[in-house]
Amino acid sequence: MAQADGRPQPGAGQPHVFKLVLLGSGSVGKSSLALRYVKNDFKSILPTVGCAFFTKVVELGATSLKFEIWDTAGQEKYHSVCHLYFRGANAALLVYDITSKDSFHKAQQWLKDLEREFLPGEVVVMLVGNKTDLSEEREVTFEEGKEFAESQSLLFMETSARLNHQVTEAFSAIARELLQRAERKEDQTRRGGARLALNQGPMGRAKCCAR
Ligand SMILES: Nc1nc2c(ncn2[C@@H]2O[C@H](COP(=O)(O)OP(=O)(O)OP(=O)(O)O)[C@@H](O)[C@H]2O)c(=O)[nH]1
Repeated sequence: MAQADGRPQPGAGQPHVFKLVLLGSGSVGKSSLALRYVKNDFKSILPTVGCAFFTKVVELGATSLKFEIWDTAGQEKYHSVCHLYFRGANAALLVYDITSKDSFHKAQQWLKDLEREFLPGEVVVMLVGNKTDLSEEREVTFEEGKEFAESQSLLFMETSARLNHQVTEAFSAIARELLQRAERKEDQTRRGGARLALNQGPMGRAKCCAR
């Protein structure tokens, strides 16, 4: 049996594997969020070139899940290659910097790029306003972020990679949503299989095998 993206279904004790891409303009804190989440660290990082890759196994109740985190470069010069990293993504973290209105508008453009690559509902998208520790320089209000997210049916959270505020919570919310969707899909597949078995029951067989 395959996962939503065509990967084999995990066996017993094996975690579900989900690909998550971090998108957003340069310097909004994508790498810092990934570093904080995966290594609980915050340090000055050079701008990403191309893409960086992290993995993290998450335990959610009785289920475990493995995130493959693709941290894309936000600088304009890499924009044209970024869509290559979208392929096979199950989730996207659309990051902007709350002290930069421009980065908020760019996040909205990234969403359009995603919509060109995926069918509606195919990926779980969370809008993230990062750098809440710089609230005195805030250019995007919490309400603006929330309203935009709601208008596009996105998850929404504000974070600070520096202060480790809401970082794990943001990734966990995505993990929960991904698992719920995977469970719904498995349930549908099981019910589809059961219907098929019913159609192939004794009556059906009698018909097909009658001479
Ligand atoms: N104050 C504050 N600074 C942050 C936060 N997150 C990241 N930064 C700083 O913002 C700058 C850019 O962070 P990065 O994580 O490299 O940003 P990026 O989005 O990965 O940048 P690119 O690799 O160019 O796409 C760095 O100086 C970080 O230290 C935060 O939550 N608060």
